[in-house]
Amino acid sequence: MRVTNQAELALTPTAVALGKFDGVHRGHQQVIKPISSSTEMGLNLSSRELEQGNIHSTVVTFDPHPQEFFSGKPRTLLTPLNEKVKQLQLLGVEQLVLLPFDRELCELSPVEFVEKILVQQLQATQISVGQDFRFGSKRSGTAYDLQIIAARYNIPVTIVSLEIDTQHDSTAQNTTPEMTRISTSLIRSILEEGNVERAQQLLGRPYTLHGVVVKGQQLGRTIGFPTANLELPKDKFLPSNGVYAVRIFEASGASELLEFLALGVMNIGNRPTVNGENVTIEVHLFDWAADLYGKKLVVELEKFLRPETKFASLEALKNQIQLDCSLAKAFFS
Ligand SMILES: Cc1cc2nc3c(=O)[nH]c(=O)nc-3n(C[C@H](O)[C@H](O)[C@H](O)COP(=O)(O)O)c2cc1C
Ligand SMILES: Nc1ncnc2c1ncn2[C@@H]1O[C@H](COP(=O)(O)OP(=O)(O)O)[C@@H](O)[C@H]1O
Repeated sequence: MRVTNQAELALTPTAVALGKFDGVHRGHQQVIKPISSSTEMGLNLSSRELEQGNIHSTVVTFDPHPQEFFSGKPRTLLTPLNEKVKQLQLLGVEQLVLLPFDRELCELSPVEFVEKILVQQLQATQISVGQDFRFGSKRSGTAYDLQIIAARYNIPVTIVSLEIDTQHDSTAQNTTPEMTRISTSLIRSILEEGNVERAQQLLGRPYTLHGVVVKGQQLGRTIGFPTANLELPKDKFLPSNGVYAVRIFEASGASELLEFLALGVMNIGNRPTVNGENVTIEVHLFDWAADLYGKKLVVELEKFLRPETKFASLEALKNQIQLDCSLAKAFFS
């Protein structure tokens, strides 16, 4: 997939899905469908041209995340750039345009944004946004404003209604639309509780960690549980500390095709038992003995097993890890 942070260098004309799309969750997927060349729902007005490759299906997003720009503080993401690119590719998106979110961009009025970015630079022929999309200075433009402004250029705008979390008990007390609407912040708060199963329902796929195996303290092997220590992108959002049942894949070759390696268990945390000082992410693979250093692994989080604990001895930790492995195996079977 083509990725550029210069809208003027994008392949044109384009069919555009606009938004932040952190997580590429089920709601985002609905917004992307109308402009995608590879989905049933993409077969709309411009389907023939999309299929012939005349119009380039393009996701347009902002970098850095607008919240990071305004707060001045680094923000973690459900899908850092490498993961976002992979997910968009799977949805049949041809190019990703990262609009540098700076003073100049955030001061454009809604009309200027449409004229400069969407019409002049991207030559949009079709646009798709979620119902709650806001744009232009001070977020003053709504999805409906976009529809009206774009109509002056004969560009149709699809406004996709918000995807609801049907698993959520909407009859429960204190339920607000914010709690039932699938959103990045809802998924973040669910992952903070370790509820990876519910996060999976909202994402439409398991929550994953993509990292490279680096050296640890080489203690794992001495207790019979070698663990591959993962180095993740600095801006990756981590779920609750604790132990998870996981599926491990290797991303290999230039195309980073995923090859299943093993089931296993993962710990995220400070390792209080060995007085660890920083958070590490460690995976123990079942029925695996080969070296993994330097490999790119993709870990799918399937079930939260327990919080991380400080044990009185390495022996006690070892017994608990044995139990974790049995629980994970029972879960997978
Ligand atoms: C399934 C699993 C569960 C773990 N649970 C804990 C825990 O509850 N408390 C803790 O201090 N460390 C826990 N650890 C981390 C171990 O302390 C760590 O794997 C060990 O110190 C080896 O580290 P090394 O790979 O850097 O050599 C766990 C590791 C695994 C694989
Ligand atoms: N079943 C396994 N699960 C995880 N890593 C394994 C396994 N078998 C062998 N290894 C290798 O052993 C290394 C982990 O051993 P460990 O003693 O925990 O060292 P480190 O502290 O460097 O992670 C992994 O990075 C990997 O190369």
